[in-house]
Amino acid sequence: MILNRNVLRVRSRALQSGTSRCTSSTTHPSPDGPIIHIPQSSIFPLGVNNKSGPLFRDVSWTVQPNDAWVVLSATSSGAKTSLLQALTGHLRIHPPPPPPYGLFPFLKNRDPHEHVSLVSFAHRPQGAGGAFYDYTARYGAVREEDKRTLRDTFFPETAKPLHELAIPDMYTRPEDTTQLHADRAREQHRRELFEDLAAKLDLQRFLDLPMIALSNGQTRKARIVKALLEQPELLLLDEPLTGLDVQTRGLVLSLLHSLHAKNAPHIVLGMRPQDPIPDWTTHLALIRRDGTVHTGQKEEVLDAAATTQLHAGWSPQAPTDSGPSETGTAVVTLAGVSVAYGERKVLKHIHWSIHENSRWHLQGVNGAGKTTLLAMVTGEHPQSYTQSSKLTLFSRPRAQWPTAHLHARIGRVSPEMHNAFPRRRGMSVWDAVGTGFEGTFVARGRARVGFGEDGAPLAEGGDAERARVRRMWDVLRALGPATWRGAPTSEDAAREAQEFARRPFADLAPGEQSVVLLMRALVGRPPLVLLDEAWAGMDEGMVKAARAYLREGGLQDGQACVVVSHWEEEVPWSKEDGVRRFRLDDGEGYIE
Ligand SMILES: Nc1ncnc2c1ncn2[C@@H]1O[C@H](COP(=O)(O)OP(=O)(O)OP(=O)(O)O)[C@@H](O)[C@H]1O
Repeated sequence: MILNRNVLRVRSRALQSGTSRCTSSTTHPSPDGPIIHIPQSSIFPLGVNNKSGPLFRDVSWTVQPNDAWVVLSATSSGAKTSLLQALTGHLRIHPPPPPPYGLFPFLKNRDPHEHVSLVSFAHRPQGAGGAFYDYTARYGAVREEDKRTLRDTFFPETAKPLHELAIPDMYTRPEDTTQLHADRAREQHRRELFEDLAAKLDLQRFLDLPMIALSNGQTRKARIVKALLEQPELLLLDEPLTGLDVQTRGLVLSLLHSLHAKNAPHIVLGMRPQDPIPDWTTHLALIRRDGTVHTGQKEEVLDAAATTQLHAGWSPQAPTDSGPSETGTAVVTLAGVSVAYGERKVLKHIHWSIHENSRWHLQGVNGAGKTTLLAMVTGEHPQSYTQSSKLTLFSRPRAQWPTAHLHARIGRVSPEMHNAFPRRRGMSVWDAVGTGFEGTFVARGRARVGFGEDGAPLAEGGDAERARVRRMWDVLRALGPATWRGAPTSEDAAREAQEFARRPFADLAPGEQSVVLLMRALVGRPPLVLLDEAWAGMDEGMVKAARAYLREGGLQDGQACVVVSHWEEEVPWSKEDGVRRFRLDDGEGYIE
């Protein structure tokens, strides 16, 4: 599931050998020697010789014990992740860091596999195998097999009462007793550390909830606690703020700052160009477009980068000349919709109308109920049936719609969808985009653009099939690879769209997959488009192309759009463009 699959670790567990190591309350002794040392080197994929081009060139990077480093990429978020992976042995550094202590001088001869961890939040884990899995399971009654709690899954040892921990008995030999006492002290320490971290990230109230019931942000916080609990000496955190609300981002950053200040552990952060760089960080490693890496004091690197387009994709946009004007009928009306799981009330009497042409930013802290609310709107939530009289979708009560017909009317992108989308061999980009006409997960029809609304195959070469094929090319050209690099010629856009359309979806980089799923959401021009964390993994060029397309013609003909994001800058429209906010707060909904 979501949990461990993208926890990239040098080693799954680095148990401490004594209580003095890496605690949240003890300052780690300042090590002698740098933490990381890469002399002027190039970095290659494993198994590739030096004649092939390196991924990174001229990397001179030395991290001293009290430095707080951020790794940023001016190109793709994948490049940043790769540079961090070079530190965990997933890439080859040439010439290699010099002996006697190599890449991590501070470890001396200790095994990096035991003391260095990389935890990546940058890319979403992918669904297992090629099949689609049912991500809507969490909206229903939790089944017996899904009842494993957050505590059971991530922190099982904290469920044991202390008296069950190693206790010397009367038959134990004295030397064993010493060992058992040490074990017990260690367990006790780990438990205290866990309590401390869980309190600081406000995680306690979720510990005994079923894992499946946790929101994205709640799960991510748990993964941060889990990573810290393993007590590595060097922790590489790739995009730890992804999917976290403003308040939680503050909690996470202040916790990381306090740990880093004590060198327990040393922390290197991978961040996106649009993330605010924390004040307490001192140094930057900036991956440039040409594959060189500029390392140095934060201000110096930022000054040098000011002339590049580091933040280009995120600069505020001028309002469009004619912002969408909210007109016509309501596409969706919620008239007092509530959702509860037993005693737990997640949505309380929500009133909200989404009209044709409207643009909304759905806001709320982690766990506020945004995903749940959208699952009611898409009809995926079982409680959407029981509340049918309060939930009008496309002018009919929800219960009058077969769910499959709703899928064709709602284009959507979400973390759940991204995780669950099938990566089966044989599904090309064309096929994946083509599933958008019906909102399914299997490409159908001769031209792989779906069946007709009546459920029958489209007539071969008929108007409907040709119109869909034309629309496919429009979207593939408008959002395809040539546009990610800036204004392309129409020949470039067409040629690259053709090559892109043939590529296997499963082989694409995560950012490219995000673009394809956005194309899929838009291709059928559905009356309602829901974009939940739509930009995840995309590099700057992709984000820029996608935002420009959404603002300039990607949506029309009365289409309504709801964007879910914890970052105001990620919404393609400004207030002047007419975007409105719907905020969830403690289960209540407010229009701002
Ligand atoms: N089956 C369930 N049983 C109990 N509680 C549940 C269940 N499903 C969801 N919840 C709770 O409902 C709340 C809302 O979850 P939801 O995923 O809608 O939040 P969200 O606003 O989308 O959060 P995030 O920004 O972190 O993605 C959470 O506190 C979650 O723990």
